[in-house]
Amino acid sequence: MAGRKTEEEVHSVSRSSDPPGPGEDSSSQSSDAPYPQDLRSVLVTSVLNLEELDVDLYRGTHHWVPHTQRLFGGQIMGQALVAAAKSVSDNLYAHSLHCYFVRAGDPKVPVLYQVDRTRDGRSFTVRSVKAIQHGQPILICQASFQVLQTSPLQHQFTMPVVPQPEDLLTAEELIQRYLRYKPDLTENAREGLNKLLANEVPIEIKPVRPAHFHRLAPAEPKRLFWARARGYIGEGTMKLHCCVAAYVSDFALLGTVLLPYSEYKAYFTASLDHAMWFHSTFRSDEWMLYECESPWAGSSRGLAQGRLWRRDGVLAATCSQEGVLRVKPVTHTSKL
Ligand SMILES: CCCCCC/C=C\CCCCCCCC(=O)SCCNC(=O)CCNC(=O)[C@H](O)C(C)(C)COP(=O)(O)OP(=O)(O)OC[C@H]1O[C@@H](n2cnc3c(N)ncnc32)[C@H](O)[C@@H]1OP(=O)(O)O
Repeated sequence: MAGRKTEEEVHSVSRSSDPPGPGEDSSSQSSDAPYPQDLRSVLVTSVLNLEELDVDLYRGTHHWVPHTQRLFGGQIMGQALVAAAKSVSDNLYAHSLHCYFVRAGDPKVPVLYQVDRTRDGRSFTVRSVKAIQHGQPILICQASFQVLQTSPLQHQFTMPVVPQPEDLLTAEELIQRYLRYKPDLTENAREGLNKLLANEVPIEIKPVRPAHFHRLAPAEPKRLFWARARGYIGEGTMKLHCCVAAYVSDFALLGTVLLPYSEYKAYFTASLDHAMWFHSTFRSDEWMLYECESPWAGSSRGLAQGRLWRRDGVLAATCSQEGVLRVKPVTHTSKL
């Protein structure tokens, strides 16, 4: 444990690209943002832009759906946090959420989000959100918000030293290379990878160690990615960046469990629950290092934990997720 930070460093870093605080004007803070403002992320224009149907009742639609044809857990969590955040005042910051994915989400219909105002306190405010499809919950989520408070108790781990994102290839580039240099891939595998490339995943990923990305050999269940939203998020408050981070955090976490088992392939994986704690301000459209590790697997389940680091070494968020993973041995089919 190391890296003592001042309260000021952890909560309000004075870079011009920082998201504005609640109620602040955001129009002047994007001069050195990585994306021009007119390239707004689909996460802001569509996915996290919920339609208000009634008091504390919202409707969310889908953008990217994984090959499993069940709704992406990160999307449901991000939308649930948007719904919760709409019912709390501007001076409150999201500090944690706890979710259970109780049913598979159906990509053919929208999702309704029903917010229960569980408690409003002096420091902390709690909301419960139910995501509903076909009259039944698919996700139950508790989100907690806090007013900004200072404390002499402050510490964080130290961010791992890794190559910078500018020196690494994107997941798409790695997949393209893999397709080029692996002519013996089965048609099925080739088709699956091409589908992944064709889908417009609204986040960008740069694996720090590409060998881990491809799972070619057994490895320790630890991996690192640079990740950010694709497109400009800048406008809006810190709450919006937390919703985007919730979306991003579900993308690559559970796969970490599979790293020691390259001789098995998963035929069913799904996140069962996901918890997240937000520690400091950050911009979800700037590169953040996602440090993922899995301390345990057993009983067809695996536990994965993640830390999202701001590029300047500030710990932005911590996640924990358990998922169900059903696997079968990889069969090497000869093309002869
Ligand atoms: C270009 C960039 C590329 C980058 C590279 C990355 C690549 C891809 C990234 C994709 C990442 C996306 C994935 C991220 C994770 C997710 O989003 S997962 C989605 C969110 N989570 C969920 O949807 C889970 C929702 N919850 C559930 O579905 C249920 O709670 C549950 C299925 C987990 C509960 O299971 P259970 O109680 O067993 O329910 P049942 O309805 O009874 O059974 C469901 C099916 O499982 C089969 N089954 C049950 N038990 C067993 C068993 N012991 N063995 C084998 N099979 C079992 C059961 O038969 C059902 O099967 P069918 O549906 O009938 O086929």
